[in-house]
Parts: sequence; C-alpha cells; structure tokens
Amino acid sequence: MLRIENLTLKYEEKLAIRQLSLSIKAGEKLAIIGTSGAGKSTLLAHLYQCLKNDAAYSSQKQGLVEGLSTYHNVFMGSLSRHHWSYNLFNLVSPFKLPLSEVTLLCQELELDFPVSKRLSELSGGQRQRVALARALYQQKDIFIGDEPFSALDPLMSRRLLDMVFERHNTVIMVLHDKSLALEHFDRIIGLKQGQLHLDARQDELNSQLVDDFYSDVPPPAVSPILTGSDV
Ligand SMILES: Nc1ncnc2c1ncn2[C@@H]1O[C@H](COP(=O)(O)OP(=O)(O)OP(=O)(O)O)[C@@H](O)[C@H]1O
Repeated sequence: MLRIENLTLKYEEKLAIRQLSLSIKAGEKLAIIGTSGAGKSTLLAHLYQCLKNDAAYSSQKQGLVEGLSTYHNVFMGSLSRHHWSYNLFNLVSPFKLPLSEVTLLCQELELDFPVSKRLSELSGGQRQRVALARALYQQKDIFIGDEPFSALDPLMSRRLLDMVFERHNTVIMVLHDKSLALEHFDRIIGLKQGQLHLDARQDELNSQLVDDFYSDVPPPAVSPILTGSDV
C-alpha cells in the first residue's frame, strides 16, 4: 500500500525524522510508539499526506470549530462526499438523514447530549470523541489516528478502538498505552529520535520487547528489532 525510503523530515534546522524506511501493507493494524518528541506525530502527518485520498485523520490538534455545534463538527467529516450546495443548506438547517446518522454515531461514542450542543461547552474527553466521530464519518478505508483516546478511560478506549477496527481496513495509530498496542495491533513500530528502533509483528510481539524498547536495552543479536539503517 505504501513504501517510504530514507525519509528525512525537518522543521527548519530541527531534524524530526532521520532516514526512515517503512512499508505498510493494506489491512495492517499498525501502532506507533515512542517517547515524547521521538517524531511520531511528524511521521503520522507525513503518512496522511501520502494516503489522504483514502484516509481519515484524527490528529492531536483535532481542528474542531468552537462556535459550531457537535452535529456540524461531525458532519464536516463528510464534506467531500457532497456537493457544496448540499453542504451549505445543511449547515443552515440540517437534513434528516445526516442528522440521524450523526446522532446515532454520537450515541455509539457515548456522547449522551443533544448534537446541537456547541463544541465550546464540551469537556476534553467529549471533544476527543467528537473529533473521532468526525473521522469515522469520513467513511474511509484507512484510519490514521494520533493518540485518539488519550483523554479517555481504558474501557472506553478499547470499545472505541473496536469501532475503528470494524469500520476501517487499515489502521495506523500513535499510542501511549502499551497494553492497547500489544493486545489489539498486529504490528508495532517504535521511534527514537526520529529513527526506527523497533518493528515487530504480532507473532514476535511481547511485553518485554516493548519494555526493552522504552528502557534502551540494546536488541539481541537475532531479533525482530531493526535499526533505521537495517531497513
Ligand atoms: N512545528 C514545529 N516546529 C519545530 N519543531 C517541531 C515542530 N513540531 C515538532 N517539532 C519537533 O520535532 C520533533 C518531533 O516532534 P513530534 O511532535 O513529531 O514528536 P512526537 O513523538 O509526536 O511527540 P509527542 O509524543 O510529545 O506528541 C520534536 O523534537 C519536536 O520538538
């Protein structure tokens, strides 16, 4: 589905990704881990740029509109599926079908208040679920998420991850929750200082491998761990 070779990304002089090579297959459930500043969001934004025709993106910044209702924020996920005039009329007075679709989706995400409620009145966890609802409402084949559950409790995170998996063929997600990554994803990659230091598939994955990655234990001689220069 996607192959990147020797990718280097910078912010002015600051190197964020260094000579990173990576292949992603259609259908993969790929978690990206790493400490703060390792380059996860930068890599994810790049992957989205490469795949954006087929991908929904839930970024850390969320990009929600404060002055609009929950309904309108979620509906924005579908703007590209409709003619501009449909979008305009729906903005002024919501049509029945999208209104019922968005209401149902919000209920599934446990947003148990009227969808007319303004974004500015919502909590952090509620906003995060509105951003997730907007990404789900894009109805794309690929889901790209940057810590989409960071403000949610573990039980809800698992339930919403199941929803994401049910509705997307390929999932690429930055996660801080180690057990969520280990239990649900079929591949985990780990970044350190912009380089790939871990790339392990489901049959190779275990908790120790992830702990070693975080605690700077050097990889054994024969292991699924690859350095940036190996791939
Ligand atoms: N807009 C920017 N301008 C300059 N440097 C940036 C910018 N955004 C990120 N960086 C730097 O690039 C590096 C990678 O940042 P990035 O946000 O990709 O890391 P991250 O692994 O996603 O971190 P976190 O887990 O804290 O979100 C960091 O050193 C960060 O300081």
